[in-house]
Amino acid sequence: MRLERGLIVSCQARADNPLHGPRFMGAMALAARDGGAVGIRANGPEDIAAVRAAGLPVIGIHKVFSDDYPVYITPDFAAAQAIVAAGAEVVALDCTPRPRDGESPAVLVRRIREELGAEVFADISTLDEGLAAADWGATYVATTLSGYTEATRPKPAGPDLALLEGLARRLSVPVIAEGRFNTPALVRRGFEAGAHAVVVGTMITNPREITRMFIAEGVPR
Ligand SMILES: CC(=O)N[C@H](C=O)[C@@H](O)[C@H](O)[C@H](O)COP(=O)(O)O
Repeated sequence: MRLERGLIVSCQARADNPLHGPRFMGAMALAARDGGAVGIRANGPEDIAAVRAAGLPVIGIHKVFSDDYPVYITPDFAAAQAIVAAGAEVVALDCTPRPRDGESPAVLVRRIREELGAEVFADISTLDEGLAAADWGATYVATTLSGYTEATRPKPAGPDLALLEGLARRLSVPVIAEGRFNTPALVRRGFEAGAHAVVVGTMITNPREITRMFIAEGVPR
């Protein structure tokens, strides 16, 4: 198991974000490391190669968007292969049963472990999806997609602590808390609910979104 108990920082910025690109995401990863993170989550081969400079385990994802199906987090084997080649030791992928254009997540989990020799981080949205992913051989199961699937909408304001607790009670693989852990107190509650590690993205690495949150609270502008 590559991921230690602790805080994992997600360093991601989409193409429309002024901080998009490996230079900025690499710097974010160094800052997160210096602040005490035990791992980095990053998107796409370029950013993954850049965040490796922090010397922490990298959970790689490869977001590939399609008009034809809803799955976008590492939707197929080629996407996984590209991020492992860029240096991800752990591959995160959508393990929901939603339609996709290719192999099932069960097959992908096996192939990523056997053919790429990488650990698998299962992004799921419900207890049943988490139990299934662990059965397929996922190394970690994470609450990442809670609030983002038909089964779990509308998205609540806070993290899905009930799902986290349920997974931690039922699974022997490490359970990771991810999604809307926006304060240190919530992160602590994640560990109390049984998380092995907690992933924080937006509130650490997305200054545009953080600024919007301040403005939304009625700040004059
Ligand atoms: C649903 C989805 O696509 N989640 C993505 C997964 O990589 C990221 O956009 C999130 O920022 C990440 O999960 C961390 O969550 P938060 O930013 O809430 O701390």
